Amino acid sequence: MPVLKHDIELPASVPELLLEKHANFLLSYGTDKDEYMYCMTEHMRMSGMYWGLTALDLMGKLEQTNRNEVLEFIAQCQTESGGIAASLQHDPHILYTLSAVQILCIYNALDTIDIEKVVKYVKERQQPDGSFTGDIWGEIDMRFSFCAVATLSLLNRLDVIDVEKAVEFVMKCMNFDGGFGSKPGAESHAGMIYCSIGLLSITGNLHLVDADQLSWWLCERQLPSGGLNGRPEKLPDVCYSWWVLSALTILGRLHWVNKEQLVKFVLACQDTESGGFSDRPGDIADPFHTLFGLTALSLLNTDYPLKKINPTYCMPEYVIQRLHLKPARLD
Ligand SMILES: CN(C(=O)[C@H](Cc1cnc[nH]1)NC(=O)OCc1ccccc1)[C@@H](Cc1ccccc1)C(=O)N[C@@H](Cc1c[nH]c2ccccc12)C(=O)NO
Ligand SMILES: [Zn+2]
Repeated sequence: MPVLKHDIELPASVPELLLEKHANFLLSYGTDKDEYMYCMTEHMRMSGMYWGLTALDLMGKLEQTNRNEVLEFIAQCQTESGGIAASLQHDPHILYTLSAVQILCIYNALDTIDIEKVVKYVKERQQPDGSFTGDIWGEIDMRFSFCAVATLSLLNRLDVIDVEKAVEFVMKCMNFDGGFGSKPGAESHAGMIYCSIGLLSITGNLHLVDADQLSWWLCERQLPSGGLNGRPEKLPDVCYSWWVLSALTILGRLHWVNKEQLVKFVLACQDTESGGFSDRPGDIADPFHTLFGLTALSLLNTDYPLKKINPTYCMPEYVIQRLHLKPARLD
């Protein structure tokens, strides 16, 4: 693929959505325990399972998964502290605690773990300035604020943290371009904008952002190839379709992107051999990019047979409704 300055050329024709191939790609991923990728991704196994299961549910294939095996694994990953680890014998972290709670909500099986101890673990992560650490080692990142608020709201326990201070910290991460970084002063990044807008959506504080300025910055991510990047001067990548489109949907300005061109880019990222989506046409497919390729098509209201995705939680809409959650969005 000829790489133009910061963009790529799309092939003349792109395949339709190869739904069955993507389902088989995900269902067989990680079945071969010795397989290289299975071993190399052990440190984020819980997130990998969340990506695969959410994608399979969007395609209506959740009943083909091994529910009991997954629930047993999650129960074994909860540690003494209440926090949940990415895999057996690993340390707990707020990233994987969120992924585990997301999976349990999809399977409607929250009683698999000790909820009170999860709530205690998340509460302990909050700092006096409102920010959150990812685990006991103390790294602060606004991603962890989103994970904490998303986890507690899924458990209907937002009452245990200082939400006002949490929002205060997020707003300190807002930059002059209207975007958000991982800490005060860090440069704007589409992934961090997703986390900040998601937290403001859950806590009902969307009025604090300049929706037009921020949506303009988000639409600037679209390149001639139709694909979206995460920061200026970066190459397009299908996962940024999710970080950008989910934020634009919450801000009520999804119609500002060129939908046809973006759908073409996303479909071009399918691996017609193995199934699955890669970050760009021609690269290796993985569960992470497969989920975010499918969520983009779901948000863009294509005619493909995919369930609706909730833009705030990155979970199927029917699951958020079953939990009686109503994350805010601007109309
Ligand atoms: C650790 N990760 C990343 O850094 C990816 C790497 C990447 C993929 N394509 C381009 N780069 N980047 C990434 O997720 O950036 C988006 C982002 C960054 C910060 C906060 C939120 C989102 C990926 C895994 C990965 C690594 C390498 C290749 C493919 C996937 C990853 O785990 N991302 C996290 C992003 C994330 C962090 N906190 C979150 C809270 C809610 C939802 C997502 C996240 C995730 O999706 N968790 O469910
Ligand atoms: Zn990516």
